[in-house]
Amino acid sequence: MTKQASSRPIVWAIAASDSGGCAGIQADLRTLNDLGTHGCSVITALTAQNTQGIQHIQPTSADNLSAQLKALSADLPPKAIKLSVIPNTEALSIIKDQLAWQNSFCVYDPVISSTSGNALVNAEVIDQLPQLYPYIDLLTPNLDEASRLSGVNIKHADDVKHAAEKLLAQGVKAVLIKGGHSDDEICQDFFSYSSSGTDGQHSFWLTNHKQANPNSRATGCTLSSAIAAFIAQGKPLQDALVLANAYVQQGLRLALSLGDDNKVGTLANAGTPETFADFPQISDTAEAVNLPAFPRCDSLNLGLYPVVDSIEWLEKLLPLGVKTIQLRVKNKTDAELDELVKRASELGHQHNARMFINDHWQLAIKHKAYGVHLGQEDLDSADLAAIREAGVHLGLSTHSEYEWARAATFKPSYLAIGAIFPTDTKEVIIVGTENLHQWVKVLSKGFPLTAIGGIKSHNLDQILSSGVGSVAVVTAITAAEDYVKATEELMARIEG
Ligand SMILES: Cc1ncc(COP(=O)(O)OP(=O)(O)O)c(N)n1
Ligand SMILES: Cc1ncsc1CCOP(=O)(O)O
Ligand SMILES: [Mg+2]
Repeated sequence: MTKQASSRPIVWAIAASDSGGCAGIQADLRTLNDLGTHGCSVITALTAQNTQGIQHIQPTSADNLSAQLKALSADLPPKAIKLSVIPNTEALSIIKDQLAWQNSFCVYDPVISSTSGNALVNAEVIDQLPQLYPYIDLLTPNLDEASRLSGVNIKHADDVKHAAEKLLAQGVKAVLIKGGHSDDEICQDFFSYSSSGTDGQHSFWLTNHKQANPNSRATGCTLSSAIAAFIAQGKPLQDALVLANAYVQQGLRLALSLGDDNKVGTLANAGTPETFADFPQISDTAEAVNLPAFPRCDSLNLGLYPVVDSIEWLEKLLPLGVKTIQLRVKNKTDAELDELVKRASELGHQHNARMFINDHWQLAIKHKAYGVHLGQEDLDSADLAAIREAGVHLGLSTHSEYEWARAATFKPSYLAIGAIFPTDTKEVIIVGTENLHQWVKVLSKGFPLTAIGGIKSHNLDQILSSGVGSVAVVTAITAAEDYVKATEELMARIEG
């Protein structure tokens, strides 16, 4: 193994060769390499094809298929597997045995026929596919495949959900139905997973603006390979789905035709996505997209952002010139909270500061606070439309690609990213500086961003070098020996 290969997580693509170099194993290996993994290939069939269609298919012999899998098992074990064309029942049986033994994450793109309409899999295989499902972590059918495999005639969003339920009931752990519900403007994928019967199923829609680019060969291969690559890099499934979706959108946006005579081309492989417009909207229902925006903050750079738990702290910090601040109080009675939020809102207006209230959005509306700050779990319970209609600004906490894509769908006034570092202030998920730097690249043109969690004077430069326009702190100020000095120093460095 080369030095370069050993530093990259290994992903196997078990798929058919496309001699035209557009889709199949060729697209898989391009994607896996582009996303920093080492792609191994297990070729299930050789196709002779070009941009017009498939002229010949030769399934790999059972001996050779087994030998490829054996060779890789011996010294190139995978972190994840991408599976697609299974040409016959012999191949199905060999692959099933391998997956049962392998126990690596497996995404299966159940390709039945090529984009040009040629059958790649025989009918017997399709009937026997459910045998494979217990070993499949994610199934990624398009609409036709989902209909065929679930038996549901898909016409509406509800049919898509029904088809997903049927496929989950057959044993796959999760399903992503592509193009699940679409009109002229948008296209939507539907994701659903079964969490072993403990808390039922969880699902969401991923929505993108429809792109007219005809050079769209290999979208399915690229998506499933990209999901496998992000999983192999250690991303949780929901984040891998969001990143892979954006990777495909980016590839489609940048896709060129093949040569001068405008033959239909294949997606571009353009690296980890960094353009916000390529990312999907994430919503619980197919309809909850393209929402109106929350009020915009007057600047993309919200500066030093102290998060404090008393009126006394607000009164100490606002006169120092702090322009963004949060009242975060827990465990108070309703009467106490009402009084605290009222006073905080007044202080915010007096000092012309952006005064955010944590959690208590009803009181923030009642007392006309500048804004509210909510966590991810609040997105399920708070009346966001009421907050927006009251003209109250909204900040949302995020810890992952899935969370910020979901939060961004509500078009909030700012996004908070954290915890960047470990902190004693609360139990947190650690995001780290690498993610912060990457996410700021994607999000900073569209939203004011603030970084939070364990940020102190000594590690501030690691935060500021990301380009984030605001830093939120608790103990860097409240536990400082001299809070005035600490606040002034932080303000100067963040806003200077
Ligand atoms: C600026 C900022 N970012 C994140 C948080 C955390 O908010 P939340 O997720 O609602 O958790 P609690 O603060 O309620 O524990 C925040 N408060 N401020
Ligand atoms: C409220 C909150 N949310 C994420 S981290 C955090 C606490 C930040 O406190 P500190 O600045 O003391 O680490
Ligand atoms: Mg909260």
